[in-house]
Amino acid sequence: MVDSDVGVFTLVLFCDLTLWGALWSGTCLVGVPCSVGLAGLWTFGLLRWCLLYWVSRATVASGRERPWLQRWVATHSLLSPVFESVRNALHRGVPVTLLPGPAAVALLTVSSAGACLFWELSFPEDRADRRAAKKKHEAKALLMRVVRYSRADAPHLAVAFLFLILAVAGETFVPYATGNVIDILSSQYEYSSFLWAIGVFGLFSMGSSFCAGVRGGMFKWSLARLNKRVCHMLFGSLMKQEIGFFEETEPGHLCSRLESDTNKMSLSVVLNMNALVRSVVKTVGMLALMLGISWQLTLLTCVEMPVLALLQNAYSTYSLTYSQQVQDCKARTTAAVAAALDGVRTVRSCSGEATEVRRYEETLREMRRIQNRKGGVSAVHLLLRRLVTIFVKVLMLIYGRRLILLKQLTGGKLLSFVIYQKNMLNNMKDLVAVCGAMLTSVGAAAKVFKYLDRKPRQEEAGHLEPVSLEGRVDFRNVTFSYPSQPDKPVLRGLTLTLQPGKMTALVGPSGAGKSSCICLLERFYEPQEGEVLLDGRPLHHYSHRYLHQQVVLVSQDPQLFSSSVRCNIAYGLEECSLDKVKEAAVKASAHDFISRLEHGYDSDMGKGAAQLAAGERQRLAIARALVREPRVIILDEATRHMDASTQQAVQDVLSGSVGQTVLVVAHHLQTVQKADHIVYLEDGVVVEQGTHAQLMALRGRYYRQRERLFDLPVGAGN
Ligand SMILES: Nc1ncnc2c1ncn2[C@@H]1O[C@H](COP(=O)(O)OP(=O)(O)OP(=O)(O)O)[C@@H](O)[C@H]1O
Repeated sequence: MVDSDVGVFTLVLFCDLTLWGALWSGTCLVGVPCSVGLAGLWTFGLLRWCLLYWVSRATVASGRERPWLQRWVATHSLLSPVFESVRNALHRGVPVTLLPGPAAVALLTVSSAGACLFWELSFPEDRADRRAAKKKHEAKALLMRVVRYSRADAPHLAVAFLFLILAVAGETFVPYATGNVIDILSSQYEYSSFLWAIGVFGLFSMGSSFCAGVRGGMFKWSLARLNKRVCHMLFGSLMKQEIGFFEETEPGHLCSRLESDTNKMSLSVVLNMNALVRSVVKTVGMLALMLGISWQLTLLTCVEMPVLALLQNAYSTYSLTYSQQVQDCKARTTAAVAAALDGVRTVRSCSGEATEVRRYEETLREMRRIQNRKGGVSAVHLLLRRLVTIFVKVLMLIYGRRLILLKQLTGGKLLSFVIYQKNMLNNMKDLVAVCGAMLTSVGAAAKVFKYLDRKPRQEEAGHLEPVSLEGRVDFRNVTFSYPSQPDKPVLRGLTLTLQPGKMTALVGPSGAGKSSCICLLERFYEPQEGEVLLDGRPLHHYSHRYLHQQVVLVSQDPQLFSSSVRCNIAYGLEECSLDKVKEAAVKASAHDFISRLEHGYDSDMGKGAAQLAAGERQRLAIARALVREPRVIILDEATRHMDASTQQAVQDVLSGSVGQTVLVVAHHLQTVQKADHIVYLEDGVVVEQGTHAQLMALRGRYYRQRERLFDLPVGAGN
């Protein structure tokens, strides 16, 4: 029993050569005619296949499947019948020999081994490696999924593929037509045959160019459509994710998925399929024409391919690794740049410019290092490829000259063959490159699908949309920790109630958990224990749109988007008249400054509304909240940047709103004093609660901490 791959291969080959040797010497000695016809040759080939198959199964150690061996046995046994059948189809009446001579046997053996080697290297077998098998299976599934997404473009793709095949067929025939023209010129010149040959040449050249143009256009069109669909789906899926997801994932990383990976994924179907079909059609067509010109030269070409495939395979492995490294490095660079540009104010105020430039330079340096290494490997690969190609070309020309002397070939046909041979090699290279590119783009597709399939780690919103809402909020025994720090609870068994129509103020030292309460009420996160109820129903029972129309948050640094003032106020509402927008702006004391802007409510805010003062941005955010006519308003330091009189006016509007529940987090004693109820939090638990007067009378934590809480001189606020 043999166990190594080389041992098994040698054993089976040895058996085959022994069989051939015995039969060949037998026929030579006895003189039995070996011209048997195609049927005889095929029968012999099939019998040989069965015998070698049995040998390969019987002599090797059991328990190890070797699919490559079975593929080689089949190729090796049937190569001769296939070759003779093709030769017979091209040149009728050629005698079919049962047992080829030693030179032909050597050539056939090398060709079958070379072809199998090429196959195994291009499409490697998962040698009983379960993980690799699983990966391959997943890659196939991913590719099929990308293909499924292209279904909507099927008519465009069908037209594109039709023109592709026509273009390739025309292109393949051009060297043959060139050879014909040269033969006419070098033999007895006849004007009519020359004109005919030139006409055929021109027709195929122009026809294939036209078809190639149509094909290119259709593929680009399909690519753009698919890309748009995928980007749209991915962005939609990202927008549904819970807030914790955006804290865990860098924005630069997500932008890279949206920009570059979606594009690569679309390319995997459109351009790679294009290249694949093109290479396959071209290879088959050229092989048929090359065999028609000279089967000996074709076999010689077959020897070159596995060597080049071997080189290409080694190169692809390195290249893939370096490409991945470059991609990761690019993502890091983008993230670094985005962070620096987003936080440019912080960078400036901390004079961190030099640090940012240094950080950026480091990532650029790393990128250059990887690209240098990639360039080195590419140069060595190119050199080796060229050497092999030159060596085989010299052999081919020497042998071609011999065939011309034997009158088996013309000069024009040799030229056609040389052109085909070069194209064939390029084709093979393309084929291997396409397989590599497909795997890369499948990698990109995997990243895109990871986010596309991600289910938000949050209870799905319900459909509850009651016509009227009282506005009562209950935190019932809530325990909560942030996803990034699951072992550090920031709220611990917290219970509190926001009475409908009343203003409640949350106070407490920094880090007490005030903003965390707001996050839970906005459903940015889910509590691990307990629940938050709105009118006695858990928040997730309400529909997403309804909840965020009824419970609105105005934060200290509100986010404004680069669109008009009107759109910013009506943001998220499907229909909202200008009158309603203005009414809300008036209530928020924003109307005056908006009217002074050049285009009033149609003025564009630009990125982050940088031209507005912080207080003006807050007033716009308050208008955005008021236009929704919510039942619960959350003000998280929402009036901090306003001057005292505006602050007063806005707070009067907010606290005077009929029936609205208001939750305030503020560091202004005046604001807190006005609240109907004050809740004092410390370390995520309610320590004291009551009105300002009650808490002052209690002389507890609220009383003792008020200087720290409200930045007051000692004795003030009594
Ligand atoms: N996104 C987050 N991920 C992890 N931990 C967080 C996050 N946000 C806040 N924390 C932590 O949770 C705790 C409570 O923070 P929270 O912002 O709720 O306090 P706060 O009372 O609002 O403080 P401040 O008055 O300073 O805003 C703090 O220890 C804080 O570090």
